Amino acid sequence: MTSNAREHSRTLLVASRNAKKLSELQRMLDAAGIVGVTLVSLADVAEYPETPETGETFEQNALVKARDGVAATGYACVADDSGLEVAALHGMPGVLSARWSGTHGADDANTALVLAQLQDVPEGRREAAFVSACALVLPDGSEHVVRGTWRGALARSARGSGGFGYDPIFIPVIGDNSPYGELAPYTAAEMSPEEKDAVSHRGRALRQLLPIIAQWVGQEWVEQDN
Ligand SMILES: O=P(O)(O)OP(=O)(O)OP(=O)(O)OC[C@H]1O[C@@H](n2cnc3c(O)ncnc32)[C@H](O)[C@@H]1O
Ligand SMILES: [Mg+2]
Repeated sequence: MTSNAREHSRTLLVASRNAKKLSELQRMLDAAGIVGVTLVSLADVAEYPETPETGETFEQNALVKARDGVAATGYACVADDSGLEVAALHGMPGVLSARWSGTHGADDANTALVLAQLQDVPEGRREAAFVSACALVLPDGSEHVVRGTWRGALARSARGSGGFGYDPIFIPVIGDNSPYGELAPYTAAEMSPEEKDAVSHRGRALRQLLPIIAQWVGQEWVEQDN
């Protein structure tokens, strides 16, 4: 970055305790050639009270997290609320995904519980989708909320060590992301970060925010091909 670019760089707080989410947004900005943004995490700012994530929708939770961030720091703020919706569980764990087994962020226990709950559900009825709502709140008070969905089905056992959360049991649909699409021969945890960004729920959500972020930093936006 040139000193000129750094002078004009704007700070964007990523209001998340999940370091993987911050790296995803950084990769996305880099891939889109947006250079005028410096991402900071919750670890970089003074601690502030965070509203519990008890909303009924991903959108409500994401917006509350982003508003809290702006109110506490004065920085622009982006937040994600995401989760896994399992058809055979009537859309659960949904907004409860992070604490499905009773312990927040216990990925292995959450994954094991979903697998156990799906034990008797046959192939063909194991559809699931990852959903991400991302909220961007700018210091002028303007608010943008977007959603991305990634369809797939649940595996019978965990496979792969990449990603986080439910990735080892999520088999993505390849191709058009329709519920009837062909299933991949791999789980999300067996994809490279870049492969996952290109198709994931959060990738699809964050890409909708990129033109707004580019405009906010005064950078010309060139439509991406993906
Ligand atoms: O709230 P913050 O601090 O951002 O971090 P978090 O991990 O608690 O995130 P959420 O409240 O949005 O909960 C989302 C949960 O859904 C799951 N999840 C979300 N995105 C995922 C992904 O890309 N791959 C696998 N699991 C994911 C995972 O279990 C997360 O803990
Ligand atoms: Mg959370």
